[in-house]
Amino acid sequence: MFESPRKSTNRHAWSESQEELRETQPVSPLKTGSRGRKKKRKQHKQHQQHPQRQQRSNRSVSIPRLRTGKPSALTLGKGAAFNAEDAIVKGIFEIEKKSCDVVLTATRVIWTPIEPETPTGESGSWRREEHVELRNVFAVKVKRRRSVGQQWGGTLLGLTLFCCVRKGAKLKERPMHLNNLSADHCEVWFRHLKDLLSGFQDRPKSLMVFVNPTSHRKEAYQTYRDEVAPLFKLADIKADVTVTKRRGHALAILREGQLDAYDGVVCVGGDGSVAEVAHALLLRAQMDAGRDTDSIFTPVRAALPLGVIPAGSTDIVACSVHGISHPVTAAMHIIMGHRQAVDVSSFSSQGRLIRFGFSCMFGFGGRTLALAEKHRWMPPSQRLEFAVIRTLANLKPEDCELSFLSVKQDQETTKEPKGQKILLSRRDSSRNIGEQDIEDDEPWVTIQGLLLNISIMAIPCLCSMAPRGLAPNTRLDNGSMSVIAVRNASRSEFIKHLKRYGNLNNQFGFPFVETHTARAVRLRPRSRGDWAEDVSEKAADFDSKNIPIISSEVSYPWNIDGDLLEVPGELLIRVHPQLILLFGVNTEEVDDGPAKCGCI
Ligand SMILES: Nc1ncnc2c1ncn2[C@@H]1O[C@H](COP(=O)(O)OP(=O)(O)OP(=O)(O)O)[C@@H](O)[C@H]1O
Repeated sequence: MFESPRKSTNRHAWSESQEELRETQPVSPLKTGSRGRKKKRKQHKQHQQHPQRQQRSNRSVSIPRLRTGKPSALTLGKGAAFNAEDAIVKGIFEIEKKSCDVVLTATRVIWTPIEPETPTGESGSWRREEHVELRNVFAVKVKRRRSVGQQWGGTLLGLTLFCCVRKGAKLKERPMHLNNLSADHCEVWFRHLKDLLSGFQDRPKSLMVFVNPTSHRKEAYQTYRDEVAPLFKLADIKADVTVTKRRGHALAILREGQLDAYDGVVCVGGDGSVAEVAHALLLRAQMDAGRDTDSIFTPVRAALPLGVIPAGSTDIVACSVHGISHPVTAAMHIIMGHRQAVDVSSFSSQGRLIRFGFSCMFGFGGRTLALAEKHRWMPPSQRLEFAVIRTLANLKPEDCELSFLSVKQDQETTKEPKGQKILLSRRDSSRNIGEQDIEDDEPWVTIQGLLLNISIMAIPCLCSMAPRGLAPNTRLDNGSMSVIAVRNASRSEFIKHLKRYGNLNNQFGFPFVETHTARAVRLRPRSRGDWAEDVSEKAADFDSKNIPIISSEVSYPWNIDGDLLEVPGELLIRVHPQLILLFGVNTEEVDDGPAKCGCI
């Protein structure tokens, strides 16, 4: 474990941060033309010596008229009329090589370039006002010029604000320099800015970070160190980092550890790591709330929000809450404190909770993962491809019974395809589905027969292979799961269906594919469970990942959030609306059109 520097008080922050941001290239402060230089220098000096006088006189200055024009590179907003009474502090800074009148209000930094007087004496009547919203600013630092190798001191150049800007689906950090050579002036501004920024209560100050060094290309630690840690440090976020040593390491820490000191947990890795951390957070919440997980219980929400820094191969959860697999975007969502409530499923077998998660697959999806896991020695991209091809070559339907509680029963249409029985059945009271919100007399829809694949997903599951999502019919927080059942079909028809995930055609537009919206699902395999013979040349080759979670003579491979779990008999899957908060947004509400995954 290592720690980033502790968050300092504003007084300390002033002196400490002077050391943090430095510029080794000489920058000429407050450049002026030869004529106006003396006058401006005098004004500047007066301002440094009598800031109050300057403020008083500024109070009577009328708000400059707005002028439209091309915004400068730094402009995050323009035309921000403000009430002079709102000004917390006023001053002069050089911004983008122009001397500007700058005003700080409770919500904005507003600046107006100081224009030279015209021969007719009209000055500034058309000056363009620009602003940055403080809700888009995540850090303020003191800027100094230091020579190469100089560790301390240096010439004060001014302040730098770090803004979060959006470019398409990506969030990025952009610095905005406010140059002024006066230490007193900068300190006053620095303190006010710090105070205002510390008022954003949703922004985390302290995070517990788990990095899975084995994820995908084994680049998770490097991604965290190079792309994320510098941003957390800039935002004064204290990060306790654990590089996981084995599967279940994060779970053990989250189950036992002290969480009170943290504002969130961050996972750097692929979907398997995210699922482990999400499960651990939820399990911990149930333990703290005294829930009996060996029963069908109503779960409580996770105490801490979860941030996901994508470093896996598919990054379904990251893509679903950020619209893109991009570590810096993920870090910016965490820093800015964007939170999105997300539905979670619980997976129970024989009345006991196996785990919490976001999605699962049975049949083709489970068998493919089992085969891929067996060939972990292969490079990740080849491994998945190999497993898909081999499983397709050996395509087998599962004989099973799928039952679900529909969300909108009156609107649900159930087709009765050839060779399959679709029943509307009353709940069997012998089954232990005892959560309060599953009413006794609700009809479960039951599908019996041969199914090639069943996907049950609580979130849309965006990824590079399915830019619209593996389950585009569900939402992050709508309290339902998408059930996609693919009945027995020829290999070529099934391949056509799979290919459509990657293009704009409707992947569900086949007579052998049906989709439902459910809040509880039961799946009971009825075949012999001979999958292990299919995927292994030698059963002894299986690594520890394939040790059954619940030992049983006949168990079946489930792909739960990209993790292979072997489950004996029936699995009960229930959705729990908005059970966890993830750092991110509802990508459907982001106005740049449908979310796209950057890894495509
Ligand atoms: N040090 C470690 N050694 C081995 N396994 C680990 C370690 N740390 C975590 N794990 C486990 O590795 C599993 C896979 O992790 P993860 O999903 O991040 O990688 P991945 O499978 O390569 O990515 P993706 O799922 O996107 O393909 C997780 O279930 C996690 O519990």
